[in-house]
Amino acid sequence: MDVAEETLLEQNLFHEIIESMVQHRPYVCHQQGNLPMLLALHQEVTAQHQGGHLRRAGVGRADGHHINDALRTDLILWLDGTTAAQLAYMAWLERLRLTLNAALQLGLFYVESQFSCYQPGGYYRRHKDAFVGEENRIVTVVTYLNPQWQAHHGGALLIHPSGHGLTLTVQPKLGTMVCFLSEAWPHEVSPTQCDRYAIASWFRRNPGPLL
Ligand SMILES: O=C(O)CCC(=O)C(=O)O
Ligand SMILES: [Fe+2]
Repeated sequence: MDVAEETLLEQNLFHEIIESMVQHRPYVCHQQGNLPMLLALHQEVTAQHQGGHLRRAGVGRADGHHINDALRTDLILWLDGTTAAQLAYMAWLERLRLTLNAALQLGLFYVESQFSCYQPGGYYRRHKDAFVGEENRIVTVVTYLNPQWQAHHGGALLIHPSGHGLTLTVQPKLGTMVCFLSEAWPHEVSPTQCDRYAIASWFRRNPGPLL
């Protein structure tokens, strides 16, 4: 695929994401384009996991931050942009951020990303990534990094409707990504039977006045 074709595919993807947001739907894509980048990210997170560099994820921020087994049991590692694959992924997120801002005036200011690993038995119970009125996480993007995933491994992402409607089930296969408004969609990771890897990212707004 040449650069022009790649750019066109990316523009189509971003357009579909924007369409979903306008129609108040979570967006699910099964063919996130750049396979070599995703495979490199998969290798990176599995190596970091084997090296013992992932840490239990907490809930809450700053002083309120604590481990909560009843809510989530995943391990995480924040992306720091120190590998070529991370830089490529962060550049993609940055293009998405600028496109969302231009199309929807969301005022997205910042993106934070973490690798996650749910080990066998791992889960994340129903939650929202942001609460209405709190100017924090506005858009959630999750990209899955599991080349051999099968439905019987469990570990599906379930996105629940806030009101009426059907629950959306997403298998965490490599190449699948989801994107949704953080405060609009309660979701959960159902218990997994195999190591389950992903990158979760959140676009944020400026947390407060700079002065
Ligand atoms: O990995 C997933 O499918 C979603 C993870 C999630 O909900 C979160 O980290 O807030
Ligand atoms: Fe979440």
